[in-house]
Amino acid sequence: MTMNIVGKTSMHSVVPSRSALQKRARRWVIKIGSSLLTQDGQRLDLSAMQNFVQQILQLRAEGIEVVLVSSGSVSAGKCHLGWAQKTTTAEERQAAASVGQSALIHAYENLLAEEGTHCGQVLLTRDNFRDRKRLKKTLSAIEMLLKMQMLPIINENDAIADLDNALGNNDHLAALVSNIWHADLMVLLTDQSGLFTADPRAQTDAEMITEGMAGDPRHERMAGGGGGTVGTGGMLTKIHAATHAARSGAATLIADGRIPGVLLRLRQGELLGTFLRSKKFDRKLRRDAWTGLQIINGQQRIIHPMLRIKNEVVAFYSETLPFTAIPIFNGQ
Ligand SMILES: Nc1ncnc2c1ncn2[C@@H]1O[C@H](COP(=O)(O)OP(=O)(O)O)[C@@H](O)[C@H]1O
Ligand SMILES: N[C@@H](CCC(=O)OP(=O)(O)O)C(=O)O
Repeated sequence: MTMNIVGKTSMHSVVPSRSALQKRARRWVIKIGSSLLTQDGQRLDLSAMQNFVQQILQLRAEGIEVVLVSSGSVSAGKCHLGWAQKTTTAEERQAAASVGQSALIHAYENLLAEEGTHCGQVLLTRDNFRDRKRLKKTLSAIEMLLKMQMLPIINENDAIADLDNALGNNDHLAALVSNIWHADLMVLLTDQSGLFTADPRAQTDAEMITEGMAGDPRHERMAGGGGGTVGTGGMLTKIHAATHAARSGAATLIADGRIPGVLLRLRQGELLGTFLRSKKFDRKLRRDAWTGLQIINGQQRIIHPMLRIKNEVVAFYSETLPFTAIPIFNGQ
């Protein structure tokens, strides 16, 4: 059974249907979770990867710009090192990420080369989003790859990430990329059909939410924090990521990556998974929106978007609702 808890504004006739929004989206950030890229955490699932690659190339042929955020380095590295069942230390995880990232990108590159194209690997940490200069450099790397018709494949640089610069999960990373690149749609492919009223692993009668507003606090209460056997953040990080992505106008779709042709079906407007709308975004503000980190009252806060209003930079900060708007500095 499915549930629709979209707010009452979307019932209004002028609000475009989710199907129309899916068809209209031109900039997609697609994030693929570890569980979809490895066979039960044992080895890279090359046939699943080939399937994703072919769908992405088809989207590109239809004029959609795609940035891929791919998890899987730790999981793939653990397989390579014979550590599939092992609980790793932080240092071992770094090594697994390093070994696994090579294998992961090698697999993507081989699959893309078979189709006559290539990928460009971009490994990021929180540092890349800390200030405007580094943020612009991150964006220009992505944009140049797209201009050259290469597929940007992004992952967190887990091999060197530490407490100060780690993002911790790729749902969050996909949202930050959606913010800086101004994506229309962030697709989070995972091993469940979408967001359920409770973790369906624990509660078999949980119902799937088909549509809602990003930032709706009810979603947070439904979502569990723990990942599956190989995943990291569970559903909670996806819900938080949807809230972040919405701040720059991106809608989020959480869907089952194992559904045959899932990306192409979403592109055709099919109602698969959970669609989380972003509020109508003021395009004038969107131009100046960026994401960053600032020290506020001695505490590091994630800030996005940051908006320049009448020459003053104003930031919306807070991990949770309600967002607080504060002036940060005189923006020159
Ligand atoms: N309310 C919920 N609806 C759907 N899945 C949930 C929910 N709460 C927790 N989960 C769990 O989140 C898992 C997906 O997160 P995760 O394992 O981190 O995936 P991924 O590797 O794709 O990021 C699901 O397998 C599911 O058990
Ligand atoms: N950056 C890590 C993945 C972190 C993560 O968010 O994993 P997942 O929950 O499977 O998307 C890796 O490549 O293993």
